[in-house]
This record gives sequence, structure tokens and C-alpha cells, in this order.
Amino acid sequence: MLEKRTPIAVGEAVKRVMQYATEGKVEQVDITESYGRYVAEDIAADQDVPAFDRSPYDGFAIRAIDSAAASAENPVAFEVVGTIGAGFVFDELVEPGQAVRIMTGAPIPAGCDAVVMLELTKGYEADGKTYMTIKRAFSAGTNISYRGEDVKQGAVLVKKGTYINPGVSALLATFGYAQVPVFVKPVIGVIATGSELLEPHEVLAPGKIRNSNAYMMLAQIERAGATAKYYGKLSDDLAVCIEAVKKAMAEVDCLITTGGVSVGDFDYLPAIYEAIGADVLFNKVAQRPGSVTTVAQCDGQLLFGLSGNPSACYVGFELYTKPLIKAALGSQAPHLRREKATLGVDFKKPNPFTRFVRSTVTVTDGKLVATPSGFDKSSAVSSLADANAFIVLPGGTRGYEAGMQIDVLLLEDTNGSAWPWDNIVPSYR
Ligand SMILES: Nc1nc2c(c(=O)[nH]1)N[C@H]1C(S)=C(S)[C@@H](COP(=O)(O)OP(=O)(O)OC[C@H]3O[C@@H](n4cnc5c(N)ncnc54)[C@H](O)[C@@H]3O)O[C@H]1N2
Ligand code: MOO
Ligand SMILES: [Mg+2]
Repeated sequence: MLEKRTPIAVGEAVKRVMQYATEGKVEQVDITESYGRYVAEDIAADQDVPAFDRSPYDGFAIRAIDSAAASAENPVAFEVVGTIGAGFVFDELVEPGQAVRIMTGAPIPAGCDAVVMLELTKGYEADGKTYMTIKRAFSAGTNISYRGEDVKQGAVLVKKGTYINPGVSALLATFGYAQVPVFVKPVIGVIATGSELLEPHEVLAPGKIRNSNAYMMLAQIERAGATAKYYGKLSDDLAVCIEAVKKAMAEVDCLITTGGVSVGDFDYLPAIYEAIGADVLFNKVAQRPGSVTTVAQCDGQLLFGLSGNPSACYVGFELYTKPLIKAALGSQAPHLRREKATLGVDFKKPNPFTRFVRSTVTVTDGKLVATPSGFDKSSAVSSLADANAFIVLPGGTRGYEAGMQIDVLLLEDTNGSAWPWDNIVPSYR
């Protein structure tokens, strides 16, 4: 008899998956290899930045008090007693009436408390000495970049779990992280199932299609910050599939299969879970696409049985697999980032299930506007390329109209949201 599947709410499905979330191990990588990784500890400043008072300009360091009487009619002359470039220290005390030629980034010489830009000075030589004159007074503190004005020692600059962007790279270098502690990337296995599948290099034949899901997921896995391991495509042969799944499980942190999770004669994933003794956490979710999304666990290792339909597979990964990866990478906000947007067009399709519509979010007049990115069927592959968000439409409504405020989940974002789905109304057919 056909097994009856009871759909559970998306939030409940996420919760069941996240019970298996664990923070990953830590490794040290060279700073040149750290871009795009996730830092595994808080990065705190062990020094002030800048570490010394310095000049923001090329010019002359002076004692401001010596310039007090300067005016256009009465320029004041300073004897130039030295020159320092960035990287060098002027190690004498500057006396009244003296100035030091200074370059941008050089430490302010002892005794000086202002810098005059080169363009505001006039130089001359007399009696074998060098002088410069200025035509106005400068107050103490003029043109000084003070020690610690950028970063105070002790400040936590980068929190554990932060994505290393180019700005974080600059901070890591500033604070001497030649080796950077990062979370080890979880290894996610991918198996595509289906006798109809051909690989991209193969010529189409009657009834066959090219396997797009595996390559889509390899990219999704990389985008989420993990390492993808592809085990190829399998024909619908139960014994072969069981062996392949077992082999892959031994080598990865978690395994994704695509296809074969519904109720067709050749949908073998339910039988595979049974054969390997896996415990199914859920096999029906009140969502579209991806209602067949199945997750099972075997000794704490998760198996994602994503749909064979490309859009359903894509959505299943983003909603359930990605947060697990993000949690392993130390994220406190592992779910897709949720924002409010305005619906750009009518979306009349009523649905009892919560919809995740592949969409393009644009910024129009300073506001997010979301519009479906193409053919809206679970089997669609064409709407994925332009999708940078999902429009979330809770189930049980008669459809939506352009201009309504809706929730969107952003796909190209690295910050995430902590728990974005608590107000989605569950709805059952
Ligand atoms: N009687 C029912 N039929 C179906 C139900 C149902 O509830 N009752 N659910 C439908 C829904 S919803 C979905 S989604 C699909 C799920 O199918 P499976 O996960 O079992 O996947 P397959 O049957 O293997 O394939 C479905 C579809 O996707 C194509 N496919 C498969 N793998 C790939 C790949 N790697 N790249 C590109 N396309 C792929 C495959 O050729 C099929 O067209 O079931 C509905 N049926
Ligand atoms: O799982 Mo299916 O995607 O709801 O079409
Ligand atoms: Mg099927």
C-alpha cells in the first residue's frame, strides 16, 4: 500500500535538521588562503592603530606655539632640522623655531604638535641652513593622526564565525595574523540519481536529460562555504545506489542525493534509507517547491534527499542544507537572510503550502522590490539563473498583488538571519 506522508511546517523541518548542527573543527591557514573562509575565533586588537601619532600629509612638523604670530604680512620662518619619511623616527627633540620635513605616515617628532601641508609653506636657504616660512598660525593638533584613532587596543573587531571579506583580510594583516584560524570546511557529498541522466559532455538521446542538479549543488555548496565532493550519477538500481550511498557516507560530513524521493516505482531513496538503517526526520514539507524534501540521519550523520526537480532541489538545499553548513562554520545567523520587500507583480496562484518563489530582488528608489525570476514550476531550471532571492508567500492565501509587502530570503548574502521563519503560517492540504 502506498505510504501516506504527512507534511510538516517549514519551521519544524528546519528545527529537526538543526538539532544535528555542530560547530566544525578549527584549522590554521595562510592569510593568502583565507579569503572567503570563516574566522574561528574573535579577532581582538592587540595594539592601537595607528600605533603612534603620525602625519596625514607631506609637509612640516612644527611646534604650533611657534606659529602663533604668523600672518600674510608677517610670515614666520622655521629652521628645517631634518627630514623623515614613513618608516623612520626623528630621534631628537625639536626646539623652538625648528621644523622637521615630514612625509605622510611618518611619526610626529618629539616636541611637535602640528603638521603644515607642504603647499602652505615656502622654502629657502640662508647661511648654509634650510628654512621654510608659513603665513598663518596653526593650533596644536592640526593635521595629526593620533595613536589609536582608528582602533583602540582591546577592541573586538571581527567576531568568530565572520566571513572573511577583503576588509577582514586587511584587519587580519594589521594584527599580525600570518596564519588565520578558520573553521574547517565541511565536506558535502553529492550523488545524482536517475536512469534518465546524462552528464554535460554527453549527447542527448530520446527520453534522456542532462544532469543539472549535481552541478548546481556543487556551486551551492561552494557558495555556502563548504567543500563539495561529487560521486557521480547513478541509474535507478537499488543495490548499486545502496553501495554508493554507504561508500560516500564514509567519506563526507553529510550527503546529498537528488531525485528518487517521491512515490514513483524507481524512487529508491526511501528503500535506501531503510537498507542502511537511517532514521527519516521528515519526508514531506508544507512548501512549494520541494514538498518531497526528505532528511534522514544515520548515527548523527545527515542525509539530504532532495527532489529531482531542479527548482525543488535548489530550494531544499538553501532552506535545509545551507544552515547546517553555516552552523559548522560558526555562524550565529545560519539561515538565509530575511528582508522585507515590495512584490513587483501580481502573484495570483493560490496555494495551501508556503511558496518559495525564485526571484530577482532589485533596489528601486531605495527600496527592495522582488519579482519572480521566471518559469515558476518545481521542474524549472530557467528561473534559477537570475534568482538572487526567494519570495516567501505563506500558504493558505488566495494569491498576492503587486505592491504588497512580502518577505524575501536573500541568496547571495554572507551574513544570514538567526531565525527567519517564525511568522510563516503553516498550511496543510
Ligand atoms: N504521485 C505523485 N507523484 C509525484 C509527487 C507526489 O506527491 N505524488 N510529487 C511530485 C513532486 S512535488 C516532485 S518535486 C517530484 C519529486 O521527484 P523525485 O524527487 O522522486 O525525483 P525524480 O522522480 O527522480 O525526478 C523528478 C524530475 O526531476 C528530473 N531530474 C532528476 N534528477 C535530475 C538532475 N540531476 N538534474 C536535472 N533534472 C533531474 C527528472 O528527470 C524528473 O523529471 O515528484 C512529483 N511526483
Ligand atoms: O516537491 Mo515538489 O517541488 O513540491 O514540486
Ligand atoms: Mg520520482
